[in-house]
Amino acid sequence: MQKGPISKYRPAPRIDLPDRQWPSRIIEKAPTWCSVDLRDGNQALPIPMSVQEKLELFEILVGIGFKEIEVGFPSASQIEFEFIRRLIEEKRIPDDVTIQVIVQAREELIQRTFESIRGVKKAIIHLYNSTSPTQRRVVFGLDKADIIKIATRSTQRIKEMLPTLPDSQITFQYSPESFALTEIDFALEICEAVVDVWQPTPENKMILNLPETVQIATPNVYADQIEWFCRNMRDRESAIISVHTHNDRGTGVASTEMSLMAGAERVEGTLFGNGERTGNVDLVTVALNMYMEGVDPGLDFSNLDAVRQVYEKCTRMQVPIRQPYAGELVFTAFSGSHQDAINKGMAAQDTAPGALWDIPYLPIDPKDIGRTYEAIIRINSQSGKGGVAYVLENEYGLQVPKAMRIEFGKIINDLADACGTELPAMAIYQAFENTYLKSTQPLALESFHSEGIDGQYACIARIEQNATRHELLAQGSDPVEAFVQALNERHIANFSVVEFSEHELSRDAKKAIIAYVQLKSEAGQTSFGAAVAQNSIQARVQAVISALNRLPIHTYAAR
Ligand SMILES: CC(=O)SCCNC(=O)CCNC(=O)[C@H](O)C(C)(C)COP(=O)(O)OP(=O)(O)OC[C@H]1O[C@@H](n2cnc3c(N)ncnc32)[C@H](O)[C@@H]1OP(=O)(O)O
Ligand SMILES: CC(C)C(=O)C(=O)O
Repeated sequence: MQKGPISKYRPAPRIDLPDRQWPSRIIEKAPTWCSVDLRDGNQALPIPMSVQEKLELFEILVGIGFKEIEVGFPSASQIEFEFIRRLIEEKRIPDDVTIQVIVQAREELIQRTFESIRGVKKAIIHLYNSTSPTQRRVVFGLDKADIIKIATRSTQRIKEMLPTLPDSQITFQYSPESFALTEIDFALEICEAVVDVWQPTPENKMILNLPETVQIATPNVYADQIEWFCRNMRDRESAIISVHTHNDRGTGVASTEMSLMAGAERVEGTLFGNGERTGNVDLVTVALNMYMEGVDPGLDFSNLDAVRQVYEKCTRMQVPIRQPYAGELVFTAFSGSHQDAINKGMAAQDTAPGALWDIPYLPIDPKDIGRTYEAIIRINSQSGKGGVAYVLENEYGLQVPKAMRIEFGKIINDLADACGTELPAMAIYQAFENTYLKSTQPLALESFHSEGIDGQYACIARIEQNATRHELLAQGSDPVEAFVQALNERHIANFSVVEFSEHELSRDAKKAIIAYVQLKSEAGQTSFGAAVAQNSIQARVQAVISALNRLPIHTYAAR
């Protein structure tokens, strides 16, 4: 790279628009969407799609709700041509969907394009030629007037050929390719020249598609270009202003959104941003960004994973794991403070119909796009107690008490550090089981019985301590209290109960109780235990044993 001063590059020219309006506008309604997956997306693939793959992706696009779909470049290859013929001949195009076909401003290609759409009900014929100074000089070697002639001559030719499609409703679209790199007054001049030939009306509009073919400036510059164009164009009411952005600077979505604020009415792009180089604009992101702000995008992504699967299969591309909305990790938190906030947010979320979604770190409800909650919180060494508690509750139904989460969170943190990897939910549950539920050393409960008369309970318990058996008898105002009393009276352990809690667990259609206990030893140490049993008394008694086993051995001594 050059070191400053940089002489190899320069800033893109700005538009003189001091009274620009777009920065204070908001997007209040969805544009007309046009998917160019089957054309711009396809032309950028190392292995372009087969007819079968294009058919499959077309079905998905229709299912999402696209009403305009650019289906290909029919004069480019036999596959493209055949695919379009199959769509038409096999009547696969729903009545409310218009297909679009693209063509260069060349006579023989226009002929072939017309052949490809014979018999179609509705189609958009999309003519383009490049207009930027560099392309005029390098590719065409022509001056402005001749570049205008390329566009107007082909527009005229298409107009003349319309009667060869008597039963088809044809809309005409013109793109000054590389619009964003073209002098704005020349872009307007060429578009108006095309409009003059086509002669659209407010009732029978044509589409002017103003592409950001390659990004060379911040997205506000493109928005200025679109606003300037809309404000200065003759017969504005006779044209639909369409945008088509790429992503060279990573701002395809921003360019599209700002251009909508600047007056664009139609958006071309692809699913997940497939397309030339860094891709076209990702329509999933633009649409769901609108949804997040309360605007119905008119596209249905309620099963985004299914869309992604078909897309990946047909294009052989992969959706990156951080891709907005669709990426595997975009609704996942590993870090402790995020997990804690999500966990609390979930608990506080108002679930009444129509309630506003308001959860930290989750800008939309993953369920709206078919994502499940299970994967939201995943555990590694960056995670905290809140996340561990969330996994135990969501995956295994355990409502670990707040005080106990600190201890168990630390156990999991040490385990994750030692493993150096992510811990699956199963590993977290196993650690919980081994730490609390399966604890039988040094104390193990062999049996426990209790009987009550007039609010007083007597209990008989048999416990084993380091191969020595004890039979304990005691009384109390409830069976568990009697058991605690017995352990203290025999000095098997000297402790008091700080807190019990319990809840039901349903596993394999069987009901059980899990009890959690916090104890305090005579020496002042705190310990937690948990146990699962058929009833509350058994679960609590067993939980006491589990907690005692977590106290260092010297804090109690049997007599
Ligand atoms: C920004 C975009 O995405 S635009 C869409 C681009 N998509 C594609 O190119 C995919 C499909 N393309 C193809 O299959 C082929 O390029 C075809 C069939 C269109 C044309 O094939 P060929 O004529 O064999 O080759 P090629 O594309 O190299 O032709 C370049 C010629 O077309 C001219 N040309 C390029 N674009 C246009 C245009 N929009 N209008 C008129 N002429 C054009 C060039 O000036 C060049 O002319 P020259 O031969 O006099 O130098
Ligand atoms: C033909 C045009 C619309 C295009 O694909 C582009 O500019 O990227």
